[in-house]
Amino acid sequence: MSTEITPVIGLIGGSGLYDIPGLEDREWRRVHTPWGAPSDEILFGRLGGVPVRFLPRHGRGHPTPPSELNYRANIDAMKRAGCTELLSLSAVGSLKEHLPPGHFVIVDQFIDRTFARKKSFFESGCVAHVSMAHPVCPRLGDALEASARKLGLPVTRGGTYLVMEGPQFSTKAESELYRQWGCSVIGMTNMPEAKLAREAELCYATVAMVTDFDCWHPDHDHVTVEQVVKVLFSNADKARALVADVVPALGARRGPCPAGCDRALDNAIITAPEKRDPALIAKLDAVAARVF
Ligand SMILES: CSC[C@H]1O[C@H](OP(=O)(O)O)[C@H](O)[C@@H]1O
Ligand SMILES: Nc1ncnc2[nH]cnc12
Repeated sequence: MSTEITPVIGLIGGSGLYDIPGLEDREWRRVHTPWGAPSDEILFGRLGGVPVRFLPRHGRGHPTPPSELNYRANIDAMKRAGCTELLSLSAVGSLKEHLPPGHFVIVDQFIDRTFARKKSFFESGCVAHVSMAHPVCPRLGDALEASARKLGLPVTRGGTYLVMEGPQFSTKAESELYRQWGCSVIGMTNMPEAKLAREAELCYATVAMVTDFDCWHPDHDHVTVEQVVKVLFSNADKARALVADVVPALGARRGPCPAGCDRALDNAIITAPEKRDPALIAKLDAVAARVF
């Protein structure tokens, strides 16, 4: 029996990225989940023949702030829509001088400082502990890096994305603390998204697109939405070019993920079968059907 799959590439578009105009056979479709409503309909289509699903993280027109996003519904809906991999395209502030606005960082680590979000699909009635040691799929990172370099985009491979609760930008003391921690960029959305993608056994990677220097920078003083938006739209054009190149590169039939993202739940569930809540198991039909 072949274990090969045909990849379906999920794109989660952040601030400034609310559509992918070049998609072939495009259709916005509502996807229902047991966790509530995702941020918006999902745009189904193809790029270079490869199936793509696009979700604007904050909804079209950006009505929903980071703390009120239904991250569980978003990830469940993308899995239900057939995604096998997720590329997050996110606006971030820079915490390092050599990562100026306009620069792209293919991050490989996160520090999660969020505190007001549902962070797991697994609750009372079915407890699971997945590994988050390596939250980003290196195969996706390799493909993103190769495409970015081919297109001549200013890119850095590797870096830590500090996820803050928001919606306010950070204080100067916080910004300096995160710099001392060695973080590269700061944003408000990629956690719990990356945790939930791991629980849903989806390969996940982030292109963190720098819009500003956060408030630590001597020339910057404070971040404003006006500054961010100025850079956001040119970043979004570059992100669409990156997507147009990377999706065909990721579209070939493939075997299991070498990093094991698609088997993250093997040995993660600790609740004894007789103690599992059938109602919760039913809700996990998309996310975790493989292991039940
Ligand atoms: C508009 S700046 C702040 C906003 O942008 C980032 O969102 P996303 O990751 O969806 O691009 C950041 O995390 C904040 O939510
Ligand atoms: N400086 C910043 N802090 C948090 N999120 C951001 N998104 C874009 N710039 C940001």
